[in-house]
Amino acid sequence: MTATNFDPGTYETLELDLTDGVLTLTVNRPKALNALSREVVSDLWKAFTAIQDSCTHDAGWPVRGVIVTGAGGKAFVAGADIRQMSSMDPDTASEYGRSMHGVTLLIEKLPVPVIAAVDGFALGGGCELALACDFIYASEAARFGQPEVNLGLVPGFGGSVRLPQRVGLGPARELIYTGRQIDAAEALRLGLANRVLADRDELFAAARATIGEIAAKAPLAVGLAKQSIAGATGRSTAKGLEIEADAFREAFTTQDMREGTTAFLEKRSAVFTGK
Ligand SMILES: CCCCCCCCCCCCC/C=C/C(=O)SCCNC(=O)CCNC(=O)[C@H](O)C(C)(C)COP(=O)(O)OP(=O)(O)OC[C@H]1O[C@@H](n2cnc3c(N)ncnc32)[C@H](O)[C@@H]1OP(=O)(O)O
Repeated sequence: MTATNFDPGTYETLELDLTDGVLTLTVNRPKALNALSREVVSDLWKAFTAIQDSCTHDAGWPVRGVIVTGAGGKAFVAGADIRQMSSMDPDTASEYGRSMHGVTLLIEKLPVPVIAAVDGFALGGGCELALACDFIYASEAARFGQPEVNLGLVPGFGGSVRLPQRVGLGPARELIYTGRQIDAAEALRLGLANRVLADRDELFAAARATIGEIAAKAPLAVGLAKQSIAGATGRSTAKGLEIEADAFREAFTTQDMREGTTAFLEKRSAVFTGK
């Protein structure tokens, strides 16, 4: 794993900043309100693959959490790229949809927390990108929606699955059928947003603080817990318990589990190494 994977210049459409274990990934197309062009989707795949590859003991776990956000101060991401979609045939659109499905599944597989810091519009594919993240933190200026029906489209980056999981079938149906936008307060009420902060500075401070809090825990355990929840979501209780049992067993194979339990009994703080 080399640092060049996170060098800002590596990605045409993204800005990356790795500071104190927090990787801030900014979709950088402010003139198009950070719309998810095919180039952005390809860069997101490359960036999240690099993050995935860095999450090992040998690589030193340089990334302990990711903040996803948008540039320009007006939008998180205003959706898939309407200009590009307007000329797509169904097969190209399908490939576009599937490529973004891959990005969202990769985000859910990452063994570190990914926080969507939403300041401004998170619409359509932008809301779906946020839904693939572990937590959605919103500024008071945030607005969410799945307005695809206004374009003769449907959610295509995972919203049909993840929005009902996050807010429930009733509110998800209403948002998708009406295409309406909701503000940060409503998003919090529905459980779409985990937290609402006054402005962009407080939004990022809260996201960094949460990542810092989680970074003090055993990294493999956090990753196993994330994997367990993702695997069990939407499955039967029996299947979910099987997935949890496998993760629980795997935790017992880690040095961090020995360290964590021993440190408790010796009444000292644990020193986790991610092994
Ligand atoms: C097994 C899988 C198979 C899948 C098979 C299915 C195929 C699926 C493929 C596709 C899946 C896609 C899934 C997601 C779909 C979507 O996201 S659809 C788009 C949803 N988003 C929207 O509808 C929002 C569109 N934007 C707006 O409504 C407004 O821009 C705004 C956010 C309300 C802001 O308005 P305003 O302040 O007036 O600014 P504007 O002038 O409108 O915008 C400024 C410039 O930004 C450009 N822009 C905005 N949004 C987009 C966008 N989504 N795409 C491209 N460009 C966008 C806008 O055009 C302006 O540009 P200029 O005119 O050049 O200045």
